[in-house]
Amino acid sequence: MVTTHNLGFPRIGARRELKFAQEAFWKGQIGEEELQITGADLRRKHWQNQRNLDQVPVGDFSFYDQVLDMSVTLGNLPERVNQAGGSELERYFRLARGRSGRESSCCGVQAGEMTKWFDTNYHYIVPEFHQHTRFQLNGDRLIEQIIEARAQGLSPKPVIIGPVTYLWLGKAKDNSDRLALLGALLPVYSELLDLLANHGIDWVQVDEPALVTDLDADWRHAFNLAYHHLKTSNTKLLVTTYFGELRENLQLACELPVAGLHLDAISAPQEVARVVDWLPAHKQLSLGVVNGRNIWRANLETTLDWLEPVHDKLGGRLWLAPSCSLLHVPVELGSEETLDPEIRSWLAFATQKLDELNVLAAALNHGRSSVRKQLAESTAAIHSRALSGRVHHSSVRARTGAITPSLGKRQRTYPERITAQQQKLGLPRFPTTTIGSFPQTRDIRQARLQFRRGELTEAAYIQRIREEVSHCIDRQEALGLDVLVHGEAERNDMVEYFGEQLAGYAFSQFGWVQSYGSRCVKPPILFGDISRPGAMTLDWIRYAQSLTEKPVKGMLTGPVTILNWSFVRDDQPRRETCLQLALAIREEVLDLEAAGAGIIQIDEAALREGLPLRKADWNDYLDWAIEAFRIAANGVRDETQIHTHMCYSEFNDIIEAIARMDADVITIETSRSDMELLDAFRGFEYPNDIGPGVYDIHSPNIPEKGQIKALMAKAAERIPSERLWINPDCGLKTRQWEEVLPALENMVAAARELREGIQ
Ligand SMILES: CN1c2c(nc(N)[nH]c2=O)NC[C@@H]1CNc1ccc(C(=O)N[C@@H](CCC(=O)N[C@@H](CCC(=O)N[C@@H](CCC(=O)O)C(=O)O)C(=O)O)C(=O)O)cc1
Ligand SMILES: N[C@@H](CCS)C(=O)O
Ligand SMILES: [Zn+2]
Repeated sequence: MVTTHNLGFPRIGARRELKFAQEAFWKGQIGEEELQITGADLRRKHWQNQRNLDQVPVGDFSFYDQVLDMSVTLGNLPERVNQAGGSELERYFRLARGRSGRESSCCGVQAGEMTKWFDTNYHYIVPEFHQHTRFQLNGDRLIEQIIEARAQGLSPKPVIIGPVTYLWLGKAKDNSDRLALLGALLPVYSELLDLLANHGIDWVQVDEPALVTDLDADWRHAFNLAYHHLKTSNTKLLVTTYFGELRENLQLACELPVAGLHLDAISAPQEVARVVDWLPAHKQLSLGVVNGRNIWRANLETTLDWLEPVHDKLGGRLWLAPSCSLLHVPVELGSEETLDPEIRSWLAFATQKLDELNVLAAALNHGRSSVRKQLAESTAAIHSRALSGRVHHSSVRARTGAITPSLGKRQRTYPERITAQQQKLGLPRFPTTTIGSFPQTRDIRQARLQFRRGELTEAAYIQRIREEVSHCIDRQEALGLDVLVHGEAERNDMVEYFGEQLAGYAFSQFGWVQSYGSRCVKPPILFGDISRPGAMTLDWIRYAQSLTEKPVKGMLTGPVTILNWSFVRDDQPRRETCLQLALAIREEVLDLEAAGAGIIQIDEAALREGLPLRKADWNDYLDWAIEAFRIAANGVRDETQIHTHMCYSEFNDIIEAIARMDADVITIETSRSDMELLDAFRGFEYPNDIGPGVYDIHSPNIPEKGQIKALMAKAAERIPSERLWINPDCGLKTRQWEEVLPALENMVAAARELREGIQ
């Protein structure tokens, strides 16, 4: 009999119950006890969704982030947080979110750095290390949840992040070698495994996704050291890898002295046969056979075609699971009421993916005939999608087929263009601007909700948003910013908004996915060929520009970011889909230009995120991603200034590729890393204008004028000052007006003093 299990379930809740409880707790509206009750309630519901599996994950639930939870389990919280006092939960949130000096009688606490979880749109809190970091076990959370799961009649399989990946994910703040901490870390992992064994745990899932990345000899050796150390434990270890191929780490992974290995058979189908051959006969092989990263129904018959021979070979050694944790997909398709029924029939969210897993297991255990109806439904859905007239449009194909290199080229080079742009725009040195969004207040969201529910007419909604745009322009004029934005009040999200207006997209009502902490996104579903039925942003930008003499930036999301933050069709190469998006955005760019926009910003916040995990695959991706951006952006006249923006990632290693985008100005996140990005400019001169972020918008702390000037002085060491812009790291939608106004006031004052040469 094959064993079924799951690597992790989405924790935010089908109706974002966790988000609302977290935010209520942070506002002091509920206490710790109530938050804990919501947590337990969600765990219970989610385990019930998984009750047909042989083993359910425990420890995948988190009040903020699973990596931060592991830091707590290992007693690795930075000193600044330990000293801050408060309950364990308060300290936990303090590291996750920071605390401004204003909130407390004492000094602020700097939040932990947040970064991308591999190539996903989930963000984790980076573990902090230094040379003398010591670890201490705190296993309470896991033990309590094991007891909870057992009380519900389930067989718990604790999930932890493995020791090597834990170190790999972190950062040594003193630049010491974090791998040198392995010796100090392993005894605590042993202690944890012993504790779990004492609580009767049979299997532990040990996540080691670092195995799908490029590892040097030291990191590879660390895997051997670690698992030889841990092999004496009385629990069986299932080492899980996901998000990619093992490649040169395949033999290493197969030979680790553990009881089982999980391979992501969706992203590494060609490695299944090799792993089946390599894996020693006493080990279990878990195969991730249902895609945990997208929302398409699996083709169960074709999956069985390759899985049955594997099952014939492995018999009871075969386990089945989704490819990775289901954290990256929404909870439940059943509550969707407005999706077109045909499109809905093509989809599977987390709960449906587990159903698919159970069908596959039943087919292996009892033959396909035992699940004939379910297999037929799956096949019918696959055929319906493949043949649907909604998916394929020859006119769109003809347009991408006609793309020539000239489409992505500006007429003249940047030095020539910038002169024309400066003449037209007449901006001062160190021009100040923001990234696009201003606070998305509860009031704005409520208005949108009322509009969606039909409680507010379209005209009243537009009027309400216009008032917000007008308020935003007034505030920016009063602050003295040089290049204004309309504030993006009309957008639910920078990707979903565009998806809603492009043909080829569908939307869910409740398809929320956690992005970080309590923040969620609802990725639109890109199911078919993409075209733009009409202008998407024009009226808002026109209106904003009508209110001011200062330039207002046209504000768009770029094709690569739209692609990376959507659930994307899997029936054609991503490049093809991205080019379709690029042509649609290009039309909008040209409409904005024709309407008089002198500056157009095209955000590519997710360009870095889409980068393959293996360096060998980078060039291929970067070639088509940059081609798509250039097609979207570069149809404009020389005097029209193109901006782009990037955030949430480290860009040093792709800065030359970014330069190839040939945007006139790039605004880029740098303040949280103290301008580390600028190290990239040591051997490489970024050729165009650049606005390195000087205001960390993720923190409630308000940057001081002096801090901003110091960051700009650092930037000026690497970039000629005539090419520098002054701006925050990212959009301001998550902040409050009370925070934004003084911060921008300081930013504008810093710019003035820099212009006047005041040190
Ligand atoms: C820049 N970032 C983005 C990423 N991915 C995206 N797709 N979009 C991004 O902007 N990835 C990297 C980063 C991640 N950062 C963030 C930052 C902020 C959020 C965020 O604020 N998310 C919101 C949801 C946004 C949204 O879709 N809003 C809708 C619905 C709002 C809503 O919840 N309405 C309530 C009623 C209103 C109320 O009472 O407040 C309801 O429907 O019940 C809208 O504005 O209409 C969040 O709330 O988490 C995400 C990623
Ligand atoms: N224009 C967007 C970019 C976020 S990455 C914003 O300002 O929110
Ligand atoms: Zn950003």
